[in-house]
Amino acid sequence: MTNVGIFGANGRMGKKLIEAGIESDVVNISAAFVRSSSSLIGADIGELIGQAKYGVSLISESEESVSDSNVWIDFTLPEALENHINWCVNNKCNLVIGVTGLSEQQKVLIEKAAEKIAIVYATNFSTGVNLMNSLLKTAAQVMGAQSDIEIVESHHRHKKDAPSGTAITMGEYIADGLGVNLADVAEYDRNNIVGERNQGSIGFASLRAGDIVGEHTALFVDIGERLEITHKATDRLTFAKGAIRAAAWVSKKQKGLFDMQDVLGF
Ligand SMILES: NC(=O)C1=CN([C@@H]2O[C@H](COP(=O)(O)OP(=O)(O)OC[C@H]3O[C@@H](n4cnc5c(N)ncnc54)[C@H](OP(=O)(O)O)[C@@H]3O)[C@@H](O)[C@H]2O)C=CC1
Ligand SMILES: O=C(O)C1=N[C@H](C(=O)O)C[C@H](O)C1
Repeated sequence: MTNVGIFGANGRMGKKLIEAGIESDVVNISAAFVRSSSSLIGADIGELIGQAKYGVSLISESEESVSDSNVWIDFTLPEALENHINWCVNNKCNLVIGVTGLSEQQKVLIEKAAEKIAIVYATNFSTGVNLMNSLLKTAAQVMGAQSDIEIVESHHRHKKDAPSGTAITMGEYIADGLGVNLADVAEYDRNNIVGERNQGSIGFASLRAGDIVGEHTALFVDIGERLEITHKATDRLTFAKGAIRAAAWVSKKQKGLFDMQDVLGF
């Protein structure tokens, strides 16, 4: 069994990670951090998610001598990531990262840390999205030259970053299939653009509404036909189960940077 610690245990994903960890027969949840200002410090993690007492209490992030956890999972926010990476490097723990909306500088921090510990970083931990990414590369190779490509994503009203990390990763797979750099062809904002569509661009559109868990569609639109590839997540538990699987997988690695396709084996 892999002992796993959770950063941001009281977040939407934090609670789902606890649920998936308690259900899992390959990991134990052995520690769970909340902010040092949190009124929840000391609460049991089972009770936090409305289940029976589990025997692990929420502890403050500032606590130093906590852990028999070999792997930590971070689904917090970009501003918390650097501290969490440093904590894992200093304590020689491996790390699973699901935070999106990262800057280039924060991605470099992940790469540097992966020279010392093993990290799985993915913008989406569902099996379906990771399969879809491979299908998108093929679609781009077959239809990309003659079709207009657009990516549309929809999420809940609380989401802070746009476009979603998943949408950007989808764009990267499509750009790879086309043999171009996403940065050269992405159109994230068409406000005030007058004129016809830029040929060869990949457009992005983001919707934010209600409680949508996460929906992504890539459209390949030619004259006379249109291919749409869609993934819909209906429960955050799917991401949490993927991250728990990644935690068990990465516990056996020494160092290096991996993604969810590595974990799934394709
Ligand atoms: N890769 C994937 O498969 C998925 C990725 N995500 C990503 O995960 C992230 C979290 O999403 P979600 O759970 O909805 O967000 P929430 O806002 O519900 O949770 C964020 C958590 O981070 C904590 N946090 C925020 N800032 C800090 C800080 N400075 N220091 C310490 N802790 C902090 C919050 O603590 P507090 O409660 O005290 O505010 C909270 O527990 C997002 O980036 C999202 O895009 C989401 C789903 C799937
Ligand atoms: O914030 C979310 O909720 C989600 N974020 C991830 C992203 O930005 O792609 C993954 C998933 O779509 C849910």
